[in-house]
Amino acid sequence: MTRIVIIGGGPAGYEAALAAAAYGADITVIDSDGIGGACVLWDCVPSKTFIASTGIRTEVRRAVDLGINLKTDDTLVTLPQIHQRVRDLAFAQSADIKSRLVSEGVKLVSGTAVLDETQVGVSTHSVLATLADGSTQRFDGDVVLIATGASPRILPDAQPDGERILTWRQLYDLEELPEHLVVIGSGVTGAEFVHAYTELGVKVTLVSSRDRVLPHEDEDAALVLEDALAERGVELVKHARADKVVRDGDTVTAHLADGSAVTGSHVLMTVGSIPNTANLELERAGVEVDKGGYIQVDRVSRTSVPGIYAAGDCTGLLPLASVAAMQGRIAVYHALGEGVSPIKLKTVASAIFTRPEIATVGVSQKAIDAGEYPARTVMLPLATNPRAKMSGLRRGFVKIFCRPATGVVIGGVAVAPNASELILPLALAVQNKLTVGDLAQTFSVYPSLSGSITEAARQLVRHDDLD
Ligand SMILES: Cc1cc2nc3c(=O)[nH]c(=O)nc-3n(C[C@H](O)[C@H](O)[C@H](O)COP(=O)(O)OP(=O)(O)OC[C@H]3O[C@@H](n4cnc5c(N)ncnc54)[C@H](O)[C@@H]3O)c2cc1C
Ligand SMILES: NC(=O)c1ccc[n+]([C@@H]2O[C@H](COP(=O)([O-])OP(=O)(O)OC[C@H]3O[C@@H](n4cnc5c(N)ncnc54)[C@H](O)[C@@H]3O)[C@@H](O)[C@H]2O)c1
Repeated sequence: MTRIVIIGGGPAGYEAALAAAAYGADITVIDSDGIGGACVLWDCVPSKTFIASTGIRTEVRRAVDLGINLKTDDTLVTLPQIHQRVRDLAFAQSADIKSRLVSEGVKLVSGTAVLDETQVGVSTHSVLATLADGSTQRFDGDVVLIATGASPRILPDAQPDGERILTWRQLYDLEELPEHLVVIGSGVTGAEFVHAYTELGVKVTLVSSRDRVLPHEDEDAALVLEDALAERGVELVKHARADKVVRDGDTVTAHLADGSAVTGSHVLMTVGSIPNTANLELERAGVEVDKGGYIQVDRVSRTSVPGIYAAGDCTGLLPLASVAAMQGRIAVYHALGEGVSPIKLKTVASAIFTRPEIATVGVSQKAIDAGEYPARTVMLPLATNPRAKMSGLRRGFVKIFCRPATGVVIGGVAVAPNASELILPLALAVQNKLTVGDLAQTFSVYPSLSGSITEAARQLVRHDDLD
């Protein structure tokens, strides 16, 4: 029976364990903070739960346009209740995963693990775990999977104090809403929290090191969000890098590289993450990392050491829960000698949970514009969609990208309140190499936002016929 030791119980680790359990492997998962990992306990699940509460206020704010007069100012935000719900849901999700693992026969160990390769080059690998009571326990495995995730990046001169200078993991301890929240970093994490706090009525200033919010995302989509945030009073400070963040009593000031400063009641640092790889004794075991500390893996999750695999955020491939889980499954299938397809990032769908949501799949507009992929493209604003009109939606669009000759769909973007759901038909098309003709001939419900996907596809088909 193959012995698999997994370090880290996030999506990469627990999905790998579940996949391996189906093959009857002997599996041990060692985790320091709780099954479900940072994904379930601190990052993805809590932030999306928090955003679900703020979304209620969004609906209240919009209700007046549809003839229902609810005053946003009258809505009482009970922050402790929202935070308790976030915590309860995260722990419940963690408990669900834990009981599923146990029922599948996976052994769970609560502790902090390091590689403990006593003899480099042999086929058995060793992992040493320090348990909560300080004792240590060694685990030998034919296969080791490192799935230790990542942690918020801390700037040396912006040390979080958990009260006024915060990482996103500390937000749920606040007892009152910030009066004026300054968010440093305009990536996905920053954008989602800027959205959430403005929806709760908080004044927000966003400090972006680039010329816009979401510098790595589809530009048209980012501009729609920027416009929506500006309408809600968000101040965007562009081309600004925070060098230092200083607290003075009840105020906090972010000092920017150009000498200017932004002061608020709280500062939220969303300046990226660093991989949890520094203390794993990787070098001693011969596992290669890049200069950012990310473990180097190939497309089937192998590291530089035979028998040692890595998956998820600690590899820096694409920091998404879905990708982490896929990398983890691929690692164990490969290790167990099963047929496995190498991971393909061109088919990954992801979403940004702002209002409107932004969802993407496949090849990006940027790559097409740069000439990396020949493609025909269409962008269809939702303004003409009947369902959008009925719901009072003013913003949003659907984009489809397809191969010029064959019409095979290679990517797409959806910007809509529920874009995270709307993207699935495009993800299905990209994954299964469907054509715009296939999409165009599919019945969509009338009236529906997904009708814009079939309509956009029809526009590309028409174009196809003219070629
Ligand atoms: C604010 C935020 C929101 C996000 N929202 C989304 C989203 O909506 N959708 C999405 O797809 N992705 C989202 N992500 C990304 C997603 O959370 C990560 O991609 C995912 O957590 C990666 O999973 P993982 O298994 O690699 O690591 P993690 O979830 O970080 O789990 C790793 C686990 O390993 C443990 N560990 C670390 N070192 C050791 C050690 N030495 N010994 C034992 N255990 C150890 C950690 O404590 C942790 O429990 C979000 C990220 C952030 C920051
Ligand atoms: N909904 C989701 O799926 C979701 C949500 C959050 C995060 N994530 C994942 O996590 C990844 C990381 O996202 P992120 O936003 O946490 O990190 P990021 O690294 O993508 O963005 C951080 C931003 O902060 C900026 N920055 C860095 N130092 C700065 C400084 N001193 N002053 C001002 N700005 C500074 C960077 O230029 C960058 O734009 C995403 O790419 C995504 O894969 C996913």
